[in-house]
Amino acid sequence: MDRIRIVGGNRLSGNIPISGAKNAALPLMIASLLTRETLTLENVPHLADVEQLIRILGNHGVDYSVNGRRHSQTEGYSRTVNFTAASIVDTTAPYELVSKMRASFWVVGPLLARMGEARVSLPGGCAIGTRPVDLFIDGLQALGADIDVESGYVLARTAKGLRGNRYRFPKVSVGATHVLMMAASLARGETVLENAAREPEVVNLAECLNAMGARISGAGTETITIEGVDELHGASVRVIPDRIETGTYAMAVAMTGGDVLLEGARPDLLETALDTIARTGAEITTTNEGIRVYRNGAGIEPVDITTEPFPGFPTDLQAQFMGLMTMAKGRSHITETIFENRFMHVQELARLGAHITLSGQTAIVDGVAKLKGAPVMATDLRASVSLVIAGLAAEGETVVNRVYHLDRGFERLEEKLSGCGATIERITG
Ligand SMILES: CC(=O)N[C@H]1[C@@H](OP(=O)(O)OP(=O)(O)OC[C@H]2O[C@@H](n3ccc(=O)[nH]c3=O)[C@H](O)[C@@H]2O)O[C@H](CO)[C@@H](O)[C@@H]1O
Ligand SMILES: C=C(OP(=O)(O)O)C(=O)O
Repeated sequence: MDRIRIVGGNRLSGNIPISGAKNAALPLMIASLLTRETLTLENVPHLADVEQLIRILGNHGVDYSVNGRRHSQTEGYSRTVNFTAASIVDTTAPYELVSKMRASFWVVGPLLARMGEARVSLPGGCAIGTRPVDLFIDGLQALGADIDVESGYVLARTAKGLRGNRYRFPKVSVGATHVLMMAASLARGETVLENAAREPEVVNLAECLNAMGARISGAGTETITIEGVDELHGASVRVIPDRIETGTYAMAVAMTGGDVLLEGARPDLLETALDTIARTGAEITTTNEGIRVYRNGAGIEPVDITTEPFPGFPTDLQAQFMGLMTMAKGRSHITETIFENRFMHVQELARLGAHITLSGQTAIVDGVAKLKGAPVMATDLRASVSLVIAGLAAEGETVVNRVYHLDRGFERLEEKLSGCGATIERITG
């Protein structure tokens, strides 16, 4: 199993190209199930989750081809990929494929809307909480689907097609918003989704669906209106830059000190996080090329955060921010409100010498003057990268085990960081 070895202590300086967003690419790829024509997606990151979803879509009959890459970048960076679901050959998404990744469950929406049936295994994904699917079930039932859960599978059927309806999410859910938007695009009549997720990935999916002929308005606000259409067609759409990758590298620079341009990053996608990083003492400026993060040798100020749905501080940056706070000049409080079990990084950060205590949903972090490298391991994607960030600032050698988590969501992590002066390498085998 691959590991990442880091020798900490170097400041970061240079350019880091920001990849297409994993969490936008995945629902856009799934949208290809809604039409028999080709959906072309630009800026698709080269990640394990993308490859896994390609396998899942392939099982339903989706063909794909890769026809380009961003110029001036080496092979393997974000690509343009064509997806064609000329015919759906199988409406079952089996446990073996879906259990590896939460987002694969989302095929339930387009399969049901296009084929009138879907049989999808209950999902897996990062081990950060119980992650139920009740909102998907309620929402699809509101559109007229019959749903049973049997032997670990959700069976969704609609004899006469989906019907538009008004549905209020009892809780904000990114995935359920994606699925209902996709399903309602092919429903009869108008659907109004209230208390919808406002995340940029929802906006990117709405743009994609509209380019395919859907009639969606209000994405990015809490009320989304979808006028159903009979058919969707092919389109070409660009995946937005990854705001979580952007925030992660910004926090790395805030921690090690240095001066890095995050190329292609869009500040409007993560204003709360950038403001928070600025409050820790880093300078953040927007340039034509992206976002520049600069920090001199001055200490890191402690800042309290609470995770919230967009536009609040994202849960997917909570672990990385905790990494940064481990070396702040004082105490900070980090409160996680989205997932009930997203503190798996706490005990691993402690191996590097961090002082963190947990009190319910809040972590109390007492900053230390220095961290010392150690072998560590994490159980989810963002927790793993928080250990990388801390390792970059720690004295001596840190080895991060279970790198497959990182490979799910960070394109060429070690190459991007070593290009800015970090001592970081992958040890294979
Ligand atoms: C692939 C992808 O895009 N994953 C992101 C997506 O996950 P995902 O879409 O799974 O997250 P949700 O927004 O659905 O989850 C928010 C909360 O709602 C709960 N919930 C969700 C659905 C449901 O049927 N019932 C229910 O109770 C969840 O357990 C969680 O407590 O949004 C999360 C919140 O920004 C991010 O951390 C994930 O990185
Ligand atoms: C939690 C994440 O992914 P998933 O929803 O696929 O588990 C993530 O991207 O941080």
